Amino acid sequence: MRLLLIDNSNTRTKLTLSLPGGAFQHTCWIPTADVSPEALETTLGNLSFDGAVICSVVPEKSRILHDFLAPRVPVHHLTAESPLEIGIDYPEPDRIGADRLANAVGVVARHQAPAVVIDFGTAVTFDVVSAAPSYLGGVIAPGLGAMGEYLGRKTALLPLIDLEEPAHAIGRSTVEAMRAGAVIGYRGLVREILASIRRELPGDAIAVATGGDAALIARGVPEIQRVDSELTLHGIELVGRRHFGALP
Ligand SMILES: Nc1ncnc2c1ncn2[C@@H]1O[C@H](COP(=O)(O)OP(=O)(O)O)[C@@H](O)[C@H]1O
Ligand SMILES: CC(C)(COP(=O)(O)O)[C@@H](O)C(=O)NCCC(=O)O
Ligand SMILES: [K+]
Repeated sequence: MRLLLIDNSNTRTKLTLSLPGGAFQHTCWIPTADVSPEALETTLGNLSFDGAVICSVVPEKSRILHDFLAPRVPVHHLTAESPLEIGIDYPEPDRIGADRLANAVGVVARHQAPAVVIDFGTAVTFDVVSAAPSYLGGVIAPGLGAMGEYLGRKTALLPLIDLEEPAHAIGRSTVEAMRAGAVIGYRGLVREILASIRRELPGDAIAVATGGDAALIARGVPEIQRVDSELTLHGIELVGRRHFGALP
């Protein structure tokens, strides 16, 4: 079965075609703000697939995706009721972002439990999976993009900058000082949150990073063991294959 997998998150909507053996083909993304029937026709018009899995944290765009796909193929929406095959030890499972559930499923299958997934997207989310394995909860903080954008928007003299590795901690220009604040500061945020989670979580949790800013931040944080850029899509794939009874 050829499955279309969609990670509809707040900045970028990632799409890929999962082939019967599990390989990904035509992996691409469109800005979430641009998701429309026309954009989907352009992106998906020439692809053939037998089913689709939508993992969305943007309800308005989820409806557009559903209305485009449902007349064509069976569609599964990833929710807490999906065949996650991990427990959910959390007061209101329906409130957990679908992308966070996908990350939890992905980390158990591709890495190990207990685990902490750190997803560096629009928000940075920490998702904690116990040894059981069960989804326990986590942390939500502003993403790195917000750190960069905020000062550019709220001050008269600071520019909007591209976030890159700062050459020095002691910035010798406005841009370098802002990069040091964002990138070095962000690594500090991640370390402190991770250490606090590890103190509360029994066992030796692996930390796996994913999301748009994962590589930039994780390379300065030795407490993160792995970067797995396509972790969310792999979690979506597993849930979709179980739902459609089409495990490779
Ligand atoms: N080509 C790109 N376009 C947009 N954001 C990018 C790109 N490359 C890296 N990024 C970074 O990735 C972040 C978005 O990550 P992503 O995981 O796509 O977010 P989300 O899952 O919330 O949509 C942005 O804040 C930005 O800093
Ligand atoms: C926390 C999020 C905004 C992260 O979204 P992202 O940065 O991946 O676009 C999203 O998972 C969400 O809207 N969650 C619902 C609330 C929750 O998970 O508790
Ligand atoms: K995401």
